[in-house]
Amino acid sequence: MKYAELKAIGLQHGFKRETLWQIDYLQLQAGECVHLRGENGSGKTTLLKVLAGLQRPSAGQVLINQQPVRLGDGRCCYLHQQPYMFDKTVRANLAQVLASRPGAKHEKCERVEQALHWSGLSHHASQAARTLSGGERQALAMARAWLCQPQFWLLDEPIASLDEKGVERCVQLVSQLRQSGAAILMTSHQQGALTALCDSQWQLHQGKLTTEGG
Ligand SMILES: Nc1ncnc2c1ncn2[C@@H]1O[C@H](COP(=O)(O)OP(=O)(O)OP(=O)(O)O)[C@@H](O)[C@H]1O
Repeated sequence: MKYAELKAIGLQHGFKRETLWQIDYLQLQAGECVHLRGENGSGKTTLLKVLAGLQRPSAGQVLINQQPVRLGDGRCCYLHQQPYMFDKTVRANLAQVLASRPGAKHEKCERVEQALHWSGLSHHASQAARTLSGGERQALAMARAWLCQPQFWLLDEPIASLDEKGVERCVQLVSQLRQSGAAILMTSHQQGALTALCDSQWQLHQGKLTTEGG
């Protein structure tokens, strides 16, 4: 993956005139894997959504490769803890991602099969997505994002409700992303195999972000 950089400058956000956090500067680069920590309500989810362009900050800006992040920005994906599934098969959930994109039908079908393989979901391809286990749903959400080839992956509590097998699957997928050179920023209240993949830690505390490692 080629060099990519996400930067936030003078970022501030809050609700009802109260400041949730104020971050003078942050930077996430291709190949980095960062664990964002902070107590409940410290503003981690809000920060990930702002970085992904899903929420506008009260002040400041987020830039990806020097260009402002936009709503629906394909360069950066935000993955929710409980991903939404379309009421279709796993394969159709993947195909939906590519439906409105340019490209020949056979190429799109091939990409979908690659995404099934990448995520380890090939043998669930014809299963209704809403019947998947929590870990399999998380894998499907990652496979859908993978089809868009984002450079930045913002994972919000990806293993919060997963059992051991689900955690293992998630660790494997995040390792694959790391190897591909993607940048990953994840929140997790659990320390373990997933957070061990991270090379630095950021902490949100009382409205300020501190960084260490890397
Ligand atoms: N749309 C909103 N309107 C008002 N307050 C909000 C809104 N979204 C979030 N908040 C508040 O902002 C604070 C930070 O929420 P956020 O979900 O970002 O925290 P978090 O660090 O991710 O928490 P957790 O670890 O519990 O998931 C919380 O007090 C929350 O109630």
